Amino acid sequence: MSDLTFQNLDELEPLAQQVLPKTVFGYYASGSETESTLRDNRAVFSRYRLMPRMMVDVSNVDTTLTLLGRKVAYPVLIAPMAMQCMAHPDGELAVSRAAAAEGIPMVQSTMGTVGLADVRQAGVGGALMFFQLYVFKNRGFVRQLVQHAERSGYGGLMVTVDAPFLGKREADERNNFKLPDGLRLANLEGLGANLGAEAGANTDAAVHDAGEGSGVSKHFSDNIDASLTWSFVAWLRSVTSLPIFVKGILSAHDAEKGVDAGVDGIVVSNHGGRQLDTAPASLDALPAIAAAVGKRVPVLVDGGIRRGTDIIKALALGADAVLLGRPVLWGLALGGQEGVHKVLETLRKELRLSMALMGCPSLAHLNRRMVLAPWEHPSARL
Ligand SMILES: Cc1cc2nc3c(=O)[nH]c(=O)nc-3n(C[C@H](O)[C@H](O)[C@H](O)COP(=O)(O)O)c2cc1C
Ligand SMILES: CCCCC(=O)C(=O)O
Repeated sequence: MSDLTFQNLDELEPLAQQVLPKTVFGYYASGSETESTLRDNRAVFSRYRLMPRMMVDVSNVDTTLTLLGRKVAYPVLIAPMAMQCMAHPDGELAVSRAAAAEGIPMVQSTMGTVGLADVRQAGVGGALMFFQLYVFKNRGFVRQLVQHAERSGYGGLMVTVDAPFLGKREADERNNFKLPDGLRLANLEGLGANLGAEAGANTDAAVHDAGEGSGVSKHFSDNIDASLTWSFVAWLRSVTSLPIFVKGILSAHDAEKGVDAGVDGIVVSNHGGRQLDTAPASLDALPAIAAAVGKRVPVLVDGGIRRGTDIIKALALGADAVLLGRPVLWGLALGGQEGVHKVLETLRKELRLSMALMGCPSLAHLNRRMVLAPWEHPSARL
């Protein structure tokens, strides 16, 4: 690990590719179908430009924010990502510890390879943590899972709404991707038991034994409830007192529906380009959603965040914070907890420096006039 040297997050993917098995790298890195959305998530950031302000006292830069009443060190959360023990034996525990050390929230996936209570325990003393919820057909199991997360000390739920089925990930189909032997989806162990003899409900068989094609895709379609609608939010409220965010919103229409349904936060996301291919880049979808939400609830965004300036653009366009995905897995693969820490530290330092160069001593100084959309010319009076 001590020899892990990199200057920026874009350098990490090829380094991680050298140390990860081909099937695992393929699952982590890939998007769906033509990967057009995956590429656009990244490309969009160079289409927007930043307009700095001069002669502002930036001798002290404050990157902190308050989310759900809790202090967060800088406006980054770790995105929920499944099966982190494939990257490193410490998996989710290492990520939780690194996030806690940095004072930022981790969002733990339902599909973790370490139990949610242990991941929470590893993050005690750090920022609030979220539990990402995939909604299973078996509602009794969902209730148990949510209540287990609440009892374990998670401070919020993030319900993923863009995945009634998994997107068509051709790398996983080609590689016959499955969960490697010796690893388990630790939060789902009660699921098989709960489902008893129901047809097609044997979770472990599907996820470990791909047969033809992708094992995770089959596991998903066997178990996930594709009939979900907005009335689910009221049901979830009836079984938990945790704040409820929805993750995977791309239209102002859906953001309105979510706020009307009573959600406590919106996550603008296309799932890292892994679900509907050719869906818009998250950053392009953000401004209309932020306008529709109008500060009624926090708006987060993810997809392609790799630089401090990316965070600034997202916040200037109306986000309260961003989620960071794949670079965390690359740091984990290359150096465990220390590797993840180095990824976060690199991003934090870039953010602080770019805020100073923008003339923004705090996040509250960022506003829409500090970013130029592709159709806006720098000579426009801003
Ligand atoms: C390997 C991998 C696994 C993921 N697993 C989940 C998951 O379990 N639940 C979820 O809501 N999103 C999941 N996502 C989507 C991320 O939370 C996030 O939306 C996306 O990765 C952000 O884009 P970025 O990787 O470009 O930063 C996953 C993404 C990746 C790359
Ligand atoms: C069966 C795990 C699915 C996790 C996920 O959301 C993703 O791979 O994008």
